[in-house]
Amino acid sequence: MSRKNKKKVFTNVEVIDAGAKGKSIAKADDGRVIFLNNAVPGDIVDVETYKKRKSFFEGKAIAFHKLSDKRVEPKCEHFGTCGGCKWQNMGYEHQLAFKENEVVNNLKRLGHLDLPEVTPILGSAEQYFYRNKMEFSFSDSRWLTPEEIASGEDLGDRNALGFHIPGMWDKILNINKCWLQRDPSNAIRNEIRDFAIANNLEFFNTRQQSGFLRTLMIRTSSIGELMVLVQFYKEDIEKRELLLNHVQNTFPEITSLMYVINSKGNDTIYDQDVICFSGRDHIFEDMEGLKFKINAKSFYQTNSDQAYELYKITRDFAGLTGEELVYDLYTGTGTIAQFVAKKAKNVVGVEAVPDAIAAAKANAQFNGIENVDFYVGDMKSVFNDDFIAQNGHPDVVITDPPRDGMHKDVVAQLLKIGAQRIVYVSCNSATQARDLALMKEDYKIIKTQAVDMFPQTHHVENVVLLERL
Ligand SMILES: C[S@@+](CC[C@H](N)C(=O)[O-])C[C@H]1O[C@@H](n2cnc3c(N)ncnc32)[C@H](O)[C@@H]1O
Repeated sequence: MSRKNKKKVFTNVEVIDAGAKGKSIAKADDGRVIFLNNAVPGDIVDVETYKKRKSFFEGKAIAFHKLSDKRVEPKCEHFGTCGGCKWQNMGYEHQLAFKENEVVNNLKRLGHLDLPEVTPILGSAEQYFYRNKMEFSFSDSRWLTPEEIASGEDLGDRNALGFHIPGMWDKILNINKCWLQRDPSNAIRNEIRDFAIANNLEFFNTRQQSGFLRTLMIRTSSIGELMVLVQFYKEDIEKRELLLNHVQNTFPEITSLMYVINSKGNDTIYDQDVICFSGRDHIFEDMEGLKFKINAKSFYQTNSDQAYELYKITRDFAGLTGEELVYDLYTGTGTIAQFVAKKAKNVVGVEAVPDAIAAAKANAQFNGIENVDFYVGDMKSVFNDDFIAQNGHPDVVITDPPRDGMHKDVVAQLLKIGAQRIVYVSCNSATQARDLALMKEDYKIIKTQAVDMFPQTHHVENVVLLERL
């Protein structure tokens, strides 16, 4: 271990806050901040550090002297090993308070922004089983717990179907029950794993790039439709048919049973042919009577119920009367654009991914929406003066960029256009604060509303309404 990362122990340290990436924050006796993975604000702990930086340490709690009253018993048997629900040991009301605080702090401290009275964060009605999409990996190198290793027993095969251990690309935690996606997700995953083991179908080996079964994706929709996609590493018609026939017969409720044969180095399916084994090649999601066609590669917000709440807030902030030209920047598959279309004169959506725009156009046609136009391209190149001249001067701009926020040229163009209202939807309030700071001479923040789309995690969405000064 380098001198820089030499272990250090601090005793009786109080954990004072929750910080970035779901870590909690304690303060060492020399005033330096320590980021911890395994403690809850309010705990009093001994900490061993494993990394030293200029102004902070990273470490873990090695002894607990007092447990925080914010703690609750995690429901999931995989908590602590699985990286998925890091906050499952904290009461939901406290999770919400930390998220709300983070958003306000980022806007105030990073953006130096004047905020109106902050409305409380909107919590999710469902705190478990809220995700409509999960992806699991097959592996013949199951992650072993320290207890299993210490037992010295013969552990049998090492096949697993589950999630990557955080930070380990080749180790998979076998999942028995995941609390994020409603049934039959758990039943399908477990059945596929057990059937594959019983029939000697080989699980993937990431290091050697060998095996047969690679990944499993399950998508559900709010109207009860179900997509299952199995990714194989190589073609073996007999084994593939054996497995997929079994899945189809065991779960006749599956709307869309799909597969991919992918022999490349990584397991993303975006550049692969997706083949329909049975049923349709898509499922439908429904929002306020709008139907969204979702195929294996489509992006759709993963918490459907909270996405509806987020979109309602966005539409409400946009204050539409039916007369406005609205731009929906970073439109994805055009869900916000279509959601606001009936309250606007025209909507123009822009998005970088061609498949997403193809889906947006198909969905708009399917929904009989005629007042939307969609364009493919990188925002910073597409969103230029010619684009405005061609599509018209927007009255309202809705912008929902990825975590990195908007490119500074896009912000500059927004300032140049000077739309009356801008609704900024963000999944990263730090980059949102940075972008809003660039706009504060021209725009005033009228409302800000945080929305929790991902209970049990630190992630938080925030919607800000700006009006031109
Ligand atoms: C947070 S998602 C928003 C999706 C959509 N508004 C929704 O609610 O479903 C951000 C979107 O921005 C797109 N994107 C990322 N970088 C982009 C860029 N430079 N230009 C245009 N679109 C981009 C992504 O492909 C993604 O669809």
